[in-house]
Amino acid sequence: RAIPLKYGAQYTGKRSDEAMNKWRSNRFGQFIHWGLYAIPGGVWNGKTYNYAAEFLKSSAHIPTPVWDSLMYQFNPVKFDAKAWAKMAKKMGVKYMTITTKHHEGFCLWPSEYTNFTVANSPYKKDIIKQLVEAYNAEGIDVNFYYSVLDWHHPDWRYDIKTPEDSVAMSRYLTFAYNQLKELATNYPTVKAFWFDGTWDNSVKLNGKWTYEVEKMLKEVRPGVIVNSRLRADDYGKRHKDSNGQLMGDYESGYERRLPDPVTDLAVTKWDWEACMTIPENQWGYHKDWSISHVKSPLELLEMLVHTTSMGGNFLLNFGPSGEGTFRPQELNIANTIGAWMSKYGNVIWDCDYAGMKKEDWGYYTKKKGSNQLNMVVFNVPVSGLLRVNTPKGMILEKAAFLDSKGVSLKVEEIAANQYLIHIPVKQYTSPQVIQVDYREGNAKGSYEKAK
Ligand SMILES: C[C@@H]1N[C@@H](c2cn(-c3ccccc3)nn2)[C@H](O)[C@@H]1O
Repeated sequence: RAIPLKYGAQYTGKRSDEAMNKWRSNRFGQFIHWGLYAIPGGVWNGKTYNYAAEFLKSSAHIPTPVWDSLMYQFNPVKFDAKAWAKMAKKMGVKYMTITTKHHEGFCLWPSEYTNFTVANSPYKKDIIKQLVEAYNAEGIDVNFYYSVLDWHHPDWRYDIKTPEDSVAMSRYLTFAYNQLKELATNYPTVKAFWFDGTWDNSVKLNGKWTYEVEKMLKEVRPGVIVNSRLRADDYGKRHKDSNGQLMGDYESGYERRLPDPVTDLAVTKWDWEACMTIPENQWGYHKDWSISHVKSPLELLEMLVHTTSMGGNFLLNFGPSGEGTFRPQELNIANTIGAWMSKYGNVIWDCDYAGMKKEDWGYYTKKKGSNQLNMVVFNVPVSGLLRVNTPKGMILEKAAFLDSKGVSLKVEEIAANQYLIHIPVKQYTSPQVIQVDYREGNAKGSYEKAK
């Protein structure tokens, strides 16, 4: 029996309206974390702090007034929104999510509700406006990240322990509501809101406010998409309500990790997105990337394919410096993934979970509404034989490398719904894409007849 809820999930199942279909078909996005934290870049008073650079204020125990004075140093003289958008276009992303305000509370747009914004920095100009225009001009959708947690605002509370806490926090939530309405109103092409910083008790106790924010955003900007991180229900349950129903329009719990392709197949039933850092754990710019593993282009490309194969979106993070530049590793990743996407992007964009059993050689993706099955091969077996187990009634007809001018590969049916695809055993330096044509139907495969 369902628990009656006022602030639980507002609908069940995947949205199928045009805005959500576009969000889903985008598949690959660029996350950008930019703020005052990019200026110190994880280093304070000559000491390097290894934790996430956007957390330096807490890692180095910096008093709020000291941190906030970084605003007077914010002047990214090398910032070029058009250049960023061109790099993103070449990388093959179809959307970009920008931190309008991270936990530090500094706003990249000239909000009328606070002075802690770019307008009062030496840079002065509206960064959000420039990014929205430049990325939209490249045909890339723009989404807004917004942190409810706010280290700057005097009324923010982590918990509600006294009546004073309650009064202050409701003042803060009114401020945040107004900022969100301002963003949704003043940047009309925004497609989605990415909420973060909503895990504290002070927010969990305000499920009604989270419901009202979602409602307001969808009234101001019909079709806009809201992630599951915003919502808390009547009992403070987050992401999924007290009846286990997903709140918001897609699940956004995968941060620096991906669902397992065998044990976490449930995610294929709803929309979801994973966000990923290039270093182990740096969202904002850190001066020293030698302190952790830095993921290679091919590592990240595999994560993109893995995500698409399970019906999710992959949001890859970039952390520009205080001057507004990306580092060589970030540029290399954009170019390398972009080169692959220019040849094979059609096995990512507008593709989804194929409903096939995960195999060792790599991942399947399937173009929405087609009989075209894509195999993206990362692990070539020494046998050169790629095992394919098909659902009942799916009969493979043809297989060919996508870039080989249609040279067919041998498809061997070895048992009912079991095939081997033969590929040359040689050194491959990037994932190989095989396109498989199949037919549905009750027609028995040749093996079945022989029995
Ligand atoms: C999307 C990412 N979410 C922010 C974050 C992560 N965390 C966090 C804090 C403690 C444990 C695990 C995660 N707190 N804030 C990161 O700063 C980045 O914005």
